[in-house]
Amino acid sequence: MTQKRKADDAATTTEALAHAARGAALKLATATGDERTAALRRIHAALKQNADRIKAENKKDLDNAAKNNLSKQLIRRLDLSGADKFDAMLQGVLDIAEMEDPVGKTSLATRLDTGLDLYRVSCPIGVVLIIFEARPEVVVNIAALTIKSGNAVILKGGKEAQYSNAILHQIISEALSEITQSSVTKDAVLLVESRTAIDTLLQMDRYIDLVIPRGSNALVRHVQGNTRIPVLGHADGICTTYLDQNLDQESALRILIDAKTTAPSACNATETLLIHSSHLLTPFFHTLLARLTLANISLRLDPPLFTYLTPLEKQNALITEATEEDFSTEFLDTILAVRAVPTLSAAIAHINSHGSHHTDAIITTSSENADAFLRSVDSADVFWNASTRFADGFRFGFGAEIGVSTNKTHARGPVGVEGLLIYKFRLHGNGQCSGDYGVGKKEYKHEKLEVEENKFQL
Ligand SMILES: NC(=O)C1=CN([C@@H]2O[C@H](COP(=O)(O)OP(=O)(O)OC[C@H]3O[C@@H](n4cnc5c(N)ncnc54)[C@H](OP(=O)(O)O)[C@@H]3O)[C@@H](O)[C@H]2O)C=CC1
Ligand SMILES: N[C@@H](CCC(=O)OP(=O)(O)O)C(=O)O
Repeated sequence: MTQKRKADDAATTTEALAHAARGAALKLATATGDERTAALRRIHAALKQNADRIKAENKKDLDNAAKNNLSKQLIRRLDLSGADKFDAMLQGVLDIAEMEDPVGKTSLATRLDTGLDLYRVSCPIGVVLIIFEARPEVVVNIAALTIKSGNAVILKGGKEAQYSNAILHQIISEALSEITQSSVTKDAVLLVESRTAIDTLLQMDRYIDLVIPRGSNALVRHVQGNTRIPVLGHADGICTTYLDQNLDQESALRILIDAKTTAPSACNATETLLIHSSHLLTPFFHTLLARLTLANISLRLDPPLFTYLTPLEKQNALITEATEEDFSTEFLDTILAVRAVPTLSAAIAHINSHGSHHTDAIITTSSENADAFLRSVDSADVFWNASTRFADGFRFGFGAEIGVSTNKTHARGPVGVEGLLIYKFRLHGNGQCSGDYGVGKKEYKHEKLEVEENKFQL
């Protein structure tokens, strides 16, 4: 078989898959809340029953990762063997299943005229293509969120997690196949494994309604540059924590260490530390350096800061000179770029020009400064006296997350079921025509209608 023929066949198979997802989405759009909840409970039971099968496949990925000398961060992401991670993944499915049904909610109701009522009602987006990193539990998180919100999904996870992704998907498929007489079908959750398949799918705007690339900036840009399908980018996190002039020092240190060390490679870890320059001549500056380096954090200091170091600090191997590039870098490691700024406005300007509009925090006892920061920083998540690591769907109470959107429309920050919904306008009339209204004719009433939020829920 020629290379071209093989490529054509692969594209045909991928197109068939996209077509199947479209069919599943059309059915799913008519599923009742109870049907979607039942599907999630079935998936939960199947994952629980098949824990050993899942862990055995996960081990293959872990063995390959060890053989290929992959980083410890990547191995930590891949590893599903710990009870905590596995149980949290299962619990997430149940939490999402038990959530109030988000589909069919009425958010606006207007009487245009007697017998002519307009309703704005939440509905699924349709088929969503989601590309994400080598973190297997994301297969389950996303499947749960998309089913709950009535969307069909095509998943593509990181290649390092191929065995784990495949088994998780297979168990979800088996569980969905076992449910008969339901509008939630097996094709509601589909999996592809190659970048070639992604390139084909990016051309399928007739079947796919939204692409969510969750990963590096390069991935998001690649997707944006190669498709006509709307893209909801979940890109890198160049997150900053700013230490303002007046603050609770101990709390600032705890927050910073949490933001940098609890998951250094996560997109919500702090990468840049900005400090108000008033701290440079105080003992707090030296405590800060000592506590951060004791926590094994490497500090890349802006060159002007070296003037303020003691001779001992200058000899600390964890303290080195930063380059300008470090202030626009996502280290994904226990490294912090550190810079002093003369004012709050300078901190805000730095974040808006160097950050990635993901998550940024201010540590301050001044509510005025906090308010100015929270209003002016142009990021999806803006926090006051809290760690950037809170930027997460689970911690926000969404059950799980698709990821953290760095887009400005249509969803921003941690994306749960609500970010997977759009709305439609339902107009209920009894024969009215638009030409009946206007100057010298009938007038619109435009009265606000009081209706139950769940009037259209199935
Ligand atoms: N905002 C958010 O919610 C999140 C963002 N991230 C960010 O992700 C990054 C870390 O993940 P990492 O795995 O290194 O990211 P990558 O962008 O390298 O990979 C992520 C996924 O994208 C795929 N991919 C990458 N390039 C292409 C392409 N050209 N065509 C098709 N598919 C492609 C990969 O496939 P393959 O494996 O086959 O190479 C993988 O499935 C960090 O920047 C982190 O901040 C991580 C988690 C959440
Ligand atoms: N938002 C979540 C996930 C972060 C995440 O996916 O990180 P990673 O895959 O390590 O880049 C959290 O805070 O744990």
